[in-house]
Amino acid sequence: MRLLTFIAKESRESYHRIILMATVSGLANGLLLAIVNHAAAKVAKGEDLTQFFLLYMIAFVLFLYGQWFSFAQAVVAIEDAIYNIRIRLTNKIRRVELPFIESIGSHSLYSRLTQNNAIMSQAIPQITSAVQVGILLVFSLLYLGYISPVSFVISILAVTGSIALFLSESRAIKDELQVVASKEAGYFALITHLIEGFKEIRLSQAKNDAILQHITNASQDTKNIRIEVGRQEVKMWGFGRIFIYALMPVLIFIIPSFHYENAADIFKISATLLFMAGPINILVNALPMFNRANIAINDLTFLEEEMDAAIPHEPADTRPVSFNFHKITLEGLCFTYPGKSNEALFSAGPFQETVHEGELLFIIGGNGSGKSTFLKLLTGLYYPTQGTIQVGTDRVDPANYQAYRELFTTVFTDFHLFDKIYGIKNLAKADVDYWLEKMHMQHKVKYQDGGFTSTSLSTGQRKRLALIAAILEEKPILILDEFAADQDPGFRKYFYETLLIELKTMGMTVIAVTHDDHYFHVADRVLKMDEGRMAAYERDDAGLKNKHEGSDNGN
Ligand SMILES: Nc1ncnc2c1ncn2[C@@H]1O[C@H](COP(=O)(O)OP(=O)(O)OP(=O)(O)O)[C@@H](O)[C@H]1O
Repeated sequence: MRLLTFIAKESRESYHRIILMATVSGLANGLLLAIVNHAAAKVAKGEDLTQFFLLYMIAFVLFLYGQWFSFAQAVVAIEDAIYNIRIRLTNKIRRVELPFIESIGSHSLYSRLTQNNAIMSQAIPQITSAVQVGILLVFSLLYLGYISPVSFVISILAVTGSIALFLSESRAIKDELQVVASKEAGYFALITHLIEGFKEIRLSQAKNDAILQHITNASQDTKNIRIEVGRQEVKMWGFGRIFIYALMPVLIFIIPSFHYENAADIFKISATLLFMAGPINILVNALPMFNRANIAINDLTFLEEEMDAAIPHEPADTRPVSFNFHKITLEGLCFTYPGKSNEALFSAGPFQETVHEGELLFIIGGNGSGKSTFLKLLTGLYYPTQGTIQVGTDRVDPANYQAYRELFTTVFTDFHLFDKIYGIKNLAKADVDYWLEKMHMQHKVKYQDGGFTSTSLSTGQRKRLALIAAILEEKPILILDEFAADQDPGFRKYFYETLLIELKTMGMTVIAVTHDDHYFHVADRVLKMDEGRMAAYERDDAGLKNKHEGSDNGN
């Protein structure tokens, strides 16, 4: 059973101890049954029952303790397993490469992680009870075998047949449950559209109605499959429940007429069968949860394999892990976005560029020309499909890519403003206050408890805070992707003519994507992207004609 293997693998709790105690409890339960049956027979003969009573009490304590221990420990084991996989996957998410996140989609990743974990948490109590009663049923069957080998054989045949039927039914259900899981992910994506596109939807009744219709259709599909799955589960459930009542007349009315059983044994057999009815109910009720939990585990396992494939396996590096940046050279650097069948969706490069320490570099170009792609390639967020990067004379390769990435701090167009300023040790409040003032944000936001007091701000203001967090990292190279696009004209002028110059004076290298041609004169160099390549750019500000050095790369 996939779920049990999963728990055994993921949890540090002693799996064997849990099984041992569940077995003790099952054994004690079988004993209770035997004691009650035998004591009942003795009562009829008027014999002394003290011994039976003491035995009953011992078996009862063992049964109770075994149940309690195995249940309590199983809960710990399963929660431990869920915790482990959650932490491990979180750890892997932060190590995968950006193209993986871009291709899988953050919504899908989020929904798979949360939904699967939720299913597994819900499944815990039912599955734990089911395993316990499963063991208990095994002992009840063994006891049945002790009373009547014929009844035992017939029961085993019936149980085997039921298991085979269950497995074949559950295979069909499993496929449908997989479809439900992917439909649920689709529903999640649509709800995300509804929430993230709320403004647009609220302003247009037609759009509002259309998206509702789309969600209704998708939900109707899911509902129909769920109903079908439910029907099949009810069938299995019904069969499981009547199984014991179907077996009883066979063992009590039919078999004795062919095979001699004495009256006392028939009484014991019927008592045992009745005793098994409750546990069978618990087991049958838990079966749908087994299927759901197994599917959740399969999906998490698959997700983990996908992540493993997206985590670079870096060879051990013997060289120093930090770069001393004075100059970065890109030699024939290329990158291609692969499509679903590995076709090239968009290719950028080859880039033949050099970035010098302390430079203020602007990158310009039309929409979709590849500016952001170039930045991701330059910062090491994408691995080049061809070409090399060198820092000074040190070549960047998979083994020291992370060290290379550490050279950069960024504010991309889709920047994220964290609730705290993470990753900076001993951050001085005075430094944060200095930059809050520089960004004209000192009256709006304070620095407190490792973060800004508010992030509920305008887009332009949030971007200023993101820039403060980036500057405070004190990395040698600052990457800005259309930073000024959301700034008012006054701050925009201040940004280009004062802030950027101050950052440059501090020794920072700044590479900024911009469309603000009014300020191109501020840059030391301007590179122009066109259809994924660096094209020649002629500066005409202040009468300066300067064909940038990237223009000799054959474009
Ligand atoms: N994750 C991706 N997968 C596939 N193609 C992509 C991906 N990201 C970008 N592209 C494609 O790469 C091309 C360049 O995109 P890029 O974002 O680099 O352009 P850009 O110059 O920054 O544009 P803009 O000025 O509009 O921000 C586009 O045609 C785009 O469709």
